[in-house]
Amino acid sequence: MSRVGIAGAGSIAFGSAALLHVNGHDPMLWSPSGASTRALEDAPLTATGAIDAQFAPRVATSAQQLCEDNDAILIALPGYGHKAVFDALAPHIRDGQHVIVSSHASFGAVYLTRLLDARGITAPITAWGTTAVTGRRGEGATVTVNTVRGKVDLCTVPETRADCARAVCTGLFGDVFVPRDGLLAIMLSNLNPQNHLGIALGNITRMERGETWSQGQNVTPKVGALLEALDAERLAIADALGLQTKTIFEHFSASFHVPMSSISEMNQQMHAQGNGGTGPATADSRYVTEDVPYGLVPTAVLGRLAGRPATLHEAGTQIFGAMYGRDFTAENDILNALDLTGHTLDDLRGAARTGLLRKTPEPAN
Ligand SMILES: NC(=O)C1=CN([C@@H]2O[C@H](COP(=O)(O)OP(=O)(O)OC[C@H]3O[C@@H](n4cnc5c(N)ncnc54)[C@H](OP(=O)(O)O)[C@@H]3O)[C@@H](O)[C@H]2O)C=CC1
Ligand SMILES: CC(C)(CO)C(=O)C(=O)O
Repeated sequence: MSRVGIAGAGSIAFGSAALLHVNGHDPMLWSPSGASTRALEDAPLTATGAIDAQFAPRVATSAQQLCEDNDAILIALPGYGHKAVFDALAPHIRDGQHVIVSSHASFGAVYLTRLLDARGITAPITAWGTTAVTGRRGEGATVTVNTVRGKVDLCTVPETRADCARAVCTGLFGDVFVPRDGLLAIMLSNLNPQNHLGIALGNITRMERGETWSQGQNVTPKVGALLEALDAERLAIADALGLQTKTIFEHFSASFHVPMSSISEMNQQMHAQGNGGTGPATADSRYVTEDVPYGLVPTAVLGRLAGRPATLHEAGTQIFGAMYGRDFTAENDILNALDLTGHTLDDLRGAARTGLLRKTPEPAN
């Protein structure tokens, strides 16, 4: 049995805690504000859906306790909270302690490596392209788990620790992990930003009016066609960088257990079998506030560096910027802290393997 400290106490944190529990491990949850674990004072965590479980997870009152009382740490909260949580955890992470980011956003693992390096320690940081489960927290201490994914892409920095980190992830979460070639491949294997761009754009009035709506059913043929076109941009960038990643068809098939077809048809099938999920009931949704700055913007950065500008991704960023009256290109606090100005694609390729962002020496003449 391993002790796993989970940073976050929302849908994925609760769902991941349930998966760890049924796999025989001992999760501990940490809510950065304390608000999201309050319900656990009165009731056990109850998971229903793809996982049925009721148990009382341990609860941490600080980042320090989360690191000290656990063997491994899982980061399970939206990308806009990653920097603050890395800042809080970094002083307490032990040399060699495994940190898993579910799901990895932007250049988060590079930022955390920098913090640990400044302390003179190395900890394997494993970035997942997505989450092990999907779901939604409900009333009180409940969570509905919509699916336990059949495949999750991962990589580890430094890459010398990749085999060991994959064994740790498999022991905790199951034999679902597909190793990918460094952090750039993982960034390009998170399909939420492109998918949520199409889904949110096609359903923004439903979100704004606070409606309850089926996400799968509303991936209509035209929304599905947009998702497929966005996917083609992402794959073109991966191809130009010489990286392997899954297609959107493989993603929906492995995550939601539906046969491959058009993206609209696959989503209709998910809706019919009950795991198509519900779309956001507010415009203030991470589908936009996380996925645009922490997903579309870094993909656009990679697209430009790779000579394959992601024009639909960039258009989506601008359209949402106009709708929300925000400059989403300026909101990514990880990109802002790392400051990629003056860095080359080779610098990023190096960071994608070591975690350390350094200037690549010019070749001698
Ligand atoms: N839910 C799903 O099915 C899926 C989710 N994902 C991804 O998984 C990640 C987690 O998603 P999910 O669990 O649904 O999200 P939630 O919104 O449910 O996460 C809530 C948690 O995030 C914490 N949090 C929010 N903002 C901040 C912040 N600024 N600083 C620190 N902590 C913060 C909250 O803190 P507090 O406890 O203090 O309130 C809370 O613990 C996201 O990146 C999401 O895109 C990916 C695929 C599917
Ligand atoms: C609903 C789902 C699984 C697909 O869009 C998702 O990715 C999310 O909630 O972030």
